[in-house]
Amino acid sequence: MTAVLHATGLSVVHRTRSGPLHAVSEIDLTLRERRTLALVGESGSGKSSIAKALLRLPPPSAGTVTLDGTDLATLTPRALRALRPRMQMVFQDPLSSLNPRRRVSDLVAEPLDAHPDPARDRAVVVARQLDAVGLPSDLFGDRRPGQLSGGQAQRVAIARALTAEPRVLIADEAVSALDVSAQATVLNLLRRLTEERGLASLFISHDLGVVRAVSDDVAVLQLGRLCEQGPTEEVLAAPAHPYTAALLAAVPEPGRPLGDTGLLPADPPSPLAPPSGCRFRTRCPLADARCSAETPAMHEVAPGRTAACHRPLIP
Ligand SMILES: Nc1ncnc2c1ncn2[C@@H]1O[C@H](COP(=O)(O)OP(=O)(O)OP(=O)(O)O)[C@@H](O)[C@H]1O
Repeated sequence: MTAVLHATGLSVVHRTRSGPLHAVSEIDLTLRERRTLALVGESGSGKSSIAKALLRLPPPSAGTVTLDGTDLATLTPRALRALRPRMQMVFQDPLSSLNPRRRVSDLVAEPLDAHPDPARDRAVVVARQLDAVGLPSDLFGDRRPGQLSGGQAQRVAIARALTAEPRVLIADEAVSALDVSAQATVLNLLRRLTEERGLASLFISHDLGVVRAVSDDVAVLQLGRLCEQGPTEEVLAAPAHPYTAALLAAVPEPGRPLGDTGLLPADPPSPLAPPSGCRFRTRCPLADARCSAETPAMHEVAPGRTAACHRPLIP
């Protein structure tokens, strides 16, 4: 599987009135062709900060990001602008990113209008992308965003991203605002397009249910640090990190009151003053003295699986 986007040592520090806020610390990630990596974590764990840093919007505070082997930090502003269409992002609220006055066909053509290519016929390109997301252009091309459901609007945003012929697709909470049936449609679509168009996809979510449905691999983020990575099915079947286990236990089940798991009892600590050692230790039922003294490093806990924990649940 070809590595398309590779991030090493990625860190993001936000300047705040209360001092530097370490939103993301020393993250390593690889996105591969035809694969979806899910990035999962609670609100405030740094998921969106990572997505923006990968796109250099703004650049990370430290670390390297390469796209097809090119270090993005070495590019001139012009070369970076030319490469940007290769990395597309789809957001939670499609209506906020679609101009309400434009027709669907014009919205989908936007990347081509920005970077005209005489070899690509506008109408053909638009029809192809709209077909790919299940919104035939003869039925939907003349509509405005206000005449679409939330799921249809998100599919238009995806069609527009496809027009740019991306290598990388980043979906940031892209189904969180949709109802369950629209969620299923968009998740199936993202899976299929990742395969058919050879995309390297990053799917950002706080919801392990949708992560299970869409991703091949999962990276679990806790207070700005990765704590576990591996194939989604294996990680969700038998998590190695107590934080992943707590997240899984917090997934609502029929008959169990929301939040009544007892496993994530407190809010996460402030990223302005993270705990010493393991950042999960103040909420971890297994924490011992070593967890406050030493920051656990990512290490292999099973073939193809890594975790940053002194007391992993996998022996
Ligand atoms: N521009 C900014 N300036 C200051 N702090 C920021 C900024 N953007 C994010 N943060 C802080 O960085 C941390 C990580 O935020 P981020 O939005 O990346 O997390 P997230 O996991 O995407 O959360 P959510 O799911 O709520 O969007 C949070 O503590 C947040 O308050």
